Amino acid sequence: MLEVKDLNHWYTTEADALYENVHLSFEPGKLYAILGSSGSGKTTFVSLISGLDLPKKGDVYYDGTSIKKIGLSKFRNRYVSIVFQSYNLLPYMSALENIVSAMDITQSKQQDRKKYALSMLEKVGITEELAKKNVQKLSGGQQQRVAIVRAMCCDANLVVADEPTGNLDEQNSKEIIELFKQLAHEQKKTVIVITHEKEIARECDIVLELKNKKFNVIKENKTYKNEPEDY
Ligand SMILES: Nc1ncnc2c1ncn2[C@@H]1O[C@H](COP(=O)(O)OP(=O)(O)OP(=O)(O)O)[C@@H](O)[C@H]1O
Repeated sequence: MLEVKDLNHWYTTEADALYENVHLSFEPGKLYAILGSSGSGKTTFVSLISGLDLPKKGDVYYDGTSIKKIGLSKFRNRYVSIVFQSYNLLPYMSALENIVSAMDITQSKQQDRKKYALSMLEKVGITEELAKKNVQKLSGGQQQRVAIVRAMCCDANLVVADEPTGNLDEQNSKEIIELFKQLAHEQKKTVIVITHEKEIARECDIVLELKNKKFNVIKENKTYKNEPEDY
């Protein structure tokens, strides 16, 4: 479980704060979407909940312990997988090497890491032949699938994705969001997707809208309290 307590953050002056006294909790097994206008602070929120940056005030807790106490690099390596719009795969490696090296870093408990990675890639339509090619030879949709399989193969329980479908067409976006659902509902991870696409939010269990320095829950239990705005 990930919790944010009394979160306040700004870059230049406190008067320009992006959030004020935010309290939130994110549970395992659920797929969350965070919607918000450009510049509202969505990417900054990703940095704060994944231990890439520290909030000016307040704290982020993982299973009841402050991530400062866990140690930011330990928190990032062991507990978080981040999926970026730009895939963020290591360009000089194959898909398989990208996944296995991430499994090594996170000390995955899988016995045969290579075999497991290949079986997971196969499930998303990436054959062994493709998996062994340099990742830059794969299409955008394939690279994003590799980035998500990397999150699936690592034992990290928290998956944070920043505009993961931003570079993809509609069909690939649909397939990617299905993978996020599997991560949440079958692997019981806590999955948080930052998006400006209402269609993506519609597929998520809980939708938060970042507006006026607060995160408002606009969808819970499959029903919208308020329809999201267009972003
Ligand atoms: N390192 C930084 N130093 C100073 N200001 C920053 C920094 N990073 C972001 N900002 C500012 O903070 C605000 C929030 O930025 P952020 O990238 O979190 O927004 P966002 O909601 O993700 O936007 P978008 O949807 O356009 O990607 C913006 O006004 C941005 O210019």
